[in-house]
Amino acid sequence: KVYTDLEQLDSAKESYDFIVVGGGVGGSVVASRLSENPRYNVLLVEAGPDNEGVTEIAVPGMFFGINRTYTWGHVTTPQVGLNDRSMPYTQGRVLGGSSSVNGMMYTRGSSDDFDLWGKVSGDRSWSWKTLFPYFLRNEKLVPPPGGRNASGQYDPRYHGYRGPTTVSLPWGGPTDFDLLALKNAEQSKEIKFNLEPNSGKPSGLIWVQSTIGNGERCSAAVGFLGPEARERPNLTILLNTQATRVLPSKESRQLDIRTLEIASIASGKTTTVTAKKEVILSAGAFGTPHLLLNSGIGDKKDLEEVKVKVIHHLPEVGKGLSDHLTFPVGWTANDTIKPVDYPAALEQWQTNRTGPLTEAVGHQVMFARIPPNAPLFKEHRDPASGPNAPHIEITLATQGAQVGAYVVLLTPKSRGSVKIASNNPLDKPLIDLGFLTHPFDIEAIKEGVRLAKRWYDGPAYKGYITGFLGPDPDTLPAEEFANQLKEAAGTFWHPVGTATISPKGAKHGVLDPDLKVKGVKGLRVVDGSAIPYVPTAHTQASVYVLSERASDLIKNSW
Ligand SMILES: Cc1cc2nc3c(=O)[nH]c(=O)nc-3n(C[C@H](O)[C@H](O)[C@H](O)COP(=O)(O)OP(=O)(O)OC[C@H]3O[C@@H](n4cnc5c(N)ncnc54)[C@H](O)[C@@H]3O)c2cc1C
Repeated sequence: KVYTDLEQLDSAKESYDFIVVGGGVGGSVVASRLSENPRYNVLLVEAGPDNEGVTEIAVPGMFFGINRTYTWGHVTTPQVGLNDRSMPYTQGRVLGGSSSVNGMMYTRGSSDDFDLWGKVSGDRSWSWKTLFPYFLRNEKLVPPPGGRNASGQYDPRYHGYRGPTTVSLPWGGPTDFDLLALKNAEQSKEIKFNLEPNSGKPSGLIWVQSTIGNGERCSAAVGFLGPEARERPNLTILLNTQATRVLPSKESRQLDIRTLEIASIASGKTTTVTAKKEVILSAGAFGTPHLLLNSGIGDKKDLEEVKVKVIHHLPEVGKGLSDHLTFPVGWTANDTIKPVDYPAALEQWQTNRTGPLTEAVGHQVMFARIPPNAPLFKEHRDPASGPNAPHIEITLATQGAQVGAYVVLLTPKSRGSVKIASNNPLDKPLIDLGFLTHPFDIEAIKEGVRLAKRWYDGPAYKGYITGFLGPDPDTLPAEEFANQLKEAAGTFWHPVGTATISPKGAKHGVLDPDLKVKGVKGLRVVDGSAIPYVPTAHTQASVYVLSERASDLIKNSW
């Protein structure tokens, strides 16, 4: 059942085995998987409204125009590495969380990224090999919208066909622009065509796979909290309600936390609910540390500064934020492009769920490694998780007379933080991305731009690409390039690492490898915060697979 207001929960007077905070990727998966077992009564608390019936969320091509009522309206702190610029930072505040507002690209990343989870947590049961079956359990690969034959654009052996998350290749293509890229990859020594980016070896030119089914966005809410889950008598979804704090039990000698304080967004009315078994925090990489800090779980000194009563000194809560920085570059091109006729495209989408609005991003992207002889590796240790992990992603997009690319740094060394500004849990968190605070990252972006330049210098683009618009690290003075980078850099919205796993018993980290908050009974974290290093991919697939495995860990422990 779905409650839209706290009053409905109060009158129901039910008791819950598990309370899950946040209905994004982590929370939707966990609440849905746990309530598959009729013996567990599960409550899911989400700050935002329902995703159902919202056209702009369902239509993939409306991704850039989603109404701000469905997001948190975060703005970062002034970024030291970006000439003190503050940036708006989109995060979903609606059922489905950021998967209801994201770009839908489905990329798992490198096998090395997941093996690294095992290394840093001292628990090798986190690895590509153990997680791979969960990717398959989570996914349902379907034909592109309209049924286009996509063979030769992916490898069917690496996909799942019965899971809740629908994945498909683009409706359109290959366009002339796609064909040029494929031809260039045939001739390139550096970036080859890679049939399957989700095999654990993502490098190369790839066809984009997206969490889209039948031409509609498949968010975590669509996949995991659809009509069947909503009808379960043992699952309650409470919307428009913000969790403000977790509270320790007074009776227990060991810190035992199973009570949640929640506030109605509409009325401000607050109440508490207690789980019989566990409270699971899935409020995302900003929301989860925000909630822990407001509850007095974090660095003692930081908490005392904002007059929050410390209940558990856990210094790394909110530290270690890691995200993907993006930098736009451009070329002039000998091309014209017919602009999309939006009213006609919307009518087509409404009629049969086909057409350009079934696509949110381009058809192809590239993942590449910085060459091992690049000068930056003389000064800096390579931060990649292993040989299968690319350092750079380059998007491919034609706007007719111009070709644009976002150069994305997949292996940043810079780290940021999430803090609280006051002891009012309804105040926004202080989000510091720490972008470009490590010198490696500036040099790595330069190498990324050089990779993109070498790509468009390829023989297939002769006569098509007519010039590089820059910013060019090879012609601009170093300081001027750095300045242009600082002015134009943005994010791909992949924050992780703000409550990470570490070995059991370790002094650092926030969670044990089973995702339980260190030193606390009854409290786990299941979302992007737990991931120690940002994977070399768009992050939703990693959060899906973490949450699928977490659901089994939780089920098996009760
Ligand atoms: C604009 C954008 C584009 C993106 N594009 C892509 C892409 O193309 N491909 C890809 O793989 N990934 C993409 N991502 C990233 C991907 O969506 C995230 O990695 C993923 O959603 C993270 O899952 P999560 O469970 O950690 O957090 P979220 O999905 O953000 O869920 C957190 C949920 O918790 C709720 N919440 C927070 N605080 C509270 C509270 N105190 N009380 C109650 N509820 C609370 C939020 O409202 C939200 O619903 C994008 C993200 C954004 C924002």
